[in-house]
Amino acid sequence: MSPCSIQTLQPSPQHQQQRQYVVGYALTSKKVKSFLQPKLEGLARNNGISFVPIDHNRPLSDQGPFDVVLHKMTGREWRQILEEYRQIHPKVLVLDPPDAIKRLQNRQSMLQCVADMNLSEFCGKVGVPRQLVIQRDASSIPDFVAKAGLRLPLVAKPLVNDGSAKSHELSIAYDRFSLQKLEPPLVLQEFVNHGGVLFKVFIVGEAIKVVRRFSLPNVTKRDLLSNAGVYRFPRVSCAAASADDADLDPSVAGMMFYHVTVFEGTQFIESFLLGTYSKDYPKNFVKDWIWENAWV
Ligand SMILES: Nc1ncnc2c1ncn2[C@@H]1O[C@H](COP(=O)(O)OP(=O)(O)OP(=O)(O)O)[C@@H](O)[C@H]1O
Ligand SMILES: O=P(O)(O)O[C@H]1[C@H](O)[C@@H](O)[C@H](OP(=O)(O)O)[C@@H](OP(=O)(O)O)[C@H]1O
Repeated sequence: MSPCSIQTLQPSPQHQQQRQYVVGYALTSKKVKSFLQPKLEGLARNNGISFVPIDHNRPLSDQGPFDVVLHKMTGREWRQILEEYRQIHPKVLVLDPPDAIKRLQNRQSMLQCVADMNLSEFCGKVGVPRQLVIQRDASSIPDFVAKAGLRLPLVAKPLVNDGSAKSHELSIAYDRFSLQKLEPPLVLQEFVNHGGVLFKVFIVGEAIKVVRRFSLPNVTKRDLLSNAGVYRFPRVSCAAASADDADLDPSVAGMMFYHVTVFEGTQFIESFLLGTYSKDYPKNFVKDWIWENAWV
């Protein structure tokens, strides 16, 4: 070993004092691949945070000690293990405790809080698409849809949102007959034209990041006349569909400003101005646009 490398092994005084945190994680292999990337682990290590896999073959309380438990698992048995663990270890921060995220694992209940906010008066721009839950029996879907008066085309999403690849799949049914080809349990929503772009908002504590993604394009009257059947989309608006650098129609690029200001206030705007804003707009214009249009 060279003197140089010996030197680098000496922890700095600052390093010696750094509090160490252990994060026990229970993640699917899909999530480990996408989330626990070497860059994140390196960054965490430099900040005194280490990630340790939870062994499902051993009692959770025998493992650790953990400062944080990070999980993205579902199922009754796992829920029970976690709840018991929380009772015995109240000081351990369990991220996403099962009871708290229950409503997000069902696409019907997840939107209920938006509906409850009753924001339809905000120029009618904040709302939930008209939707219907189908629990079983695909052959009855056309009748249910007719009774509910839902307008085609319809977007079909799996009712359960458990983080599996399957739960992110989405279908569009253009005609009444093809509705029978869908697989319940699912949520059927009226298609809402939104300019083919989606804004994803990531919030961790004080940190906010907004990204733009290409989404499903608007459905025109012509599409309705010429399209039939069910179209399946495994992953709409995934990271590969980034529209951050795209020159978007200003009316679409500006849409976000209204929504974010209604919900999050100035902090959000600042983040938006610093981060993802339309290249077509000078910053001051964007700021003025927000002040003039958002709090009317
Ligand atoms: N009713 C709808 N009308 C038109 N487009 C829709 C509708 N619902 C969803 N989309 C589009 O489909 C995509 C995925 O919708 P989904 O409801 O699965 O979102 P999500 O669960 O928040 O996505 P993610 O799986 O990335 O977390 C988005 O791009 C969205 O714009
Ligand atoms: O690629 P972005 O835009 O970040 O979309 C994410 C979704 O918003 C998350 O819901 C996915 O996580 P889950 O599959 O655990 O729900 C997440 O799944 P992943 O962590 O397996 O990639 C992503 O698909």
